[in-house]
Amino acid sequence: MKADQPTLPRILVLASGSGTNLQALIDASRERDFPGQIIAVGCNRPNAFALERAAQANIETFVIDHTKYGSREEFDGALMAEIRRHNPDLLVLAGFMRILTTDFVRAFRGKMLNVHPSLLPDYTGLNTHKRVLEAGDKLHGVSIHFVTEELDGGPVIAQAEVNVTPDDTPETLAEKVQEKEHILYPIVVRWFCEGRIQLGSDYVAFDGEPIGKPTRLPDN
Ligand SMILES: Nc1nc2c(c(=O)[nH]1)N[C@@H](CN(C=O)c1ccc(C(=O)N[C@@H](CCC(=O)O)C(=O)O)cc1)CN2
Ligand SMILES: NCC(=O)N[C@@H]1O[C@H](COP(=O)([O-])[O-])[C@@H](O)[C@H]1O
Repeated sequence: MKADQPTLPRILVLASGSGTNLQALIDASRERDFPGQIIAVGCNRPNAFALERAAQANIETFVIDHTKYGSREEFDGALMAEIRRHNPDLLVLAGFMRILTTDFVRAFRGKMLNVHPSLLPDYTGLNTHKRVLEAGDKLHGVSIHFVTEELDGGPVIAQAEVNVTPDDTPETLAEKVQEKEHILYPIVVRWFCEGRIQLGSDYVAFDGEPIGKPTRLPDN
């Protein structure tokens, strides 16, 4: 890891599970020209393997266990206080499996990204791979978006397509989608750290210009 770089944008990653997207970001951040630094990783589950990945990369970790709180508001309040202690410039949700309250989202509006396993606005929520197969769709993919109060409804920055084949299962589709996630997310985080993307009232600006449609990478 680069020594603590006081001038580079400070990235805090939130995860709940395996952390393969976190790993992709850790690997990208090791590139000499990467314009950001991951300063901490937080999880809501004490057994999340993402914590092990962070520890292996000498990145500070914390756990705010959502099962220990009486309400979503109390959990979010504790999480917000811990995050603020780290003073991040960017919050990256990387498989973070908690719906965040309006107060939380407003506190970090414009500096919180999420990776969602579908071509939004289709298939918000959970179990997207299974739902895509049940619908008989031939195209699936991943979206990187700003997080807003509306679940998975924030302005989409970039997408990558995945072709669905007849022999696909939710598991094989998840693997295909995650391969694209691991490529796309570091690119978008780099754009944010370079100051190239901003959240407008209900749109994304890229290099200062509102984008009509998200950048979409085809499956090839
Ligand atoms: N206010 C917002 N919060 C979150 C957003 C968002 O856009 N706005 N994105 C999600 C990420 N996400 C899908 O990409 C997602 C995560 C979790 C859930 C969900 O239903 N969670 C349940 C618990 C599920 C579990 O523990 O396995 C819950 O919170 O009750 C839906 C979508 C992150 N938050
Ligand atoms: N709705 C949120 C959601 O389903 N997010 C998905 O969870 C996985 C986390 O994997 P990881 O922990 O290995 O990065 C990723 O595929 C991400 O798209």
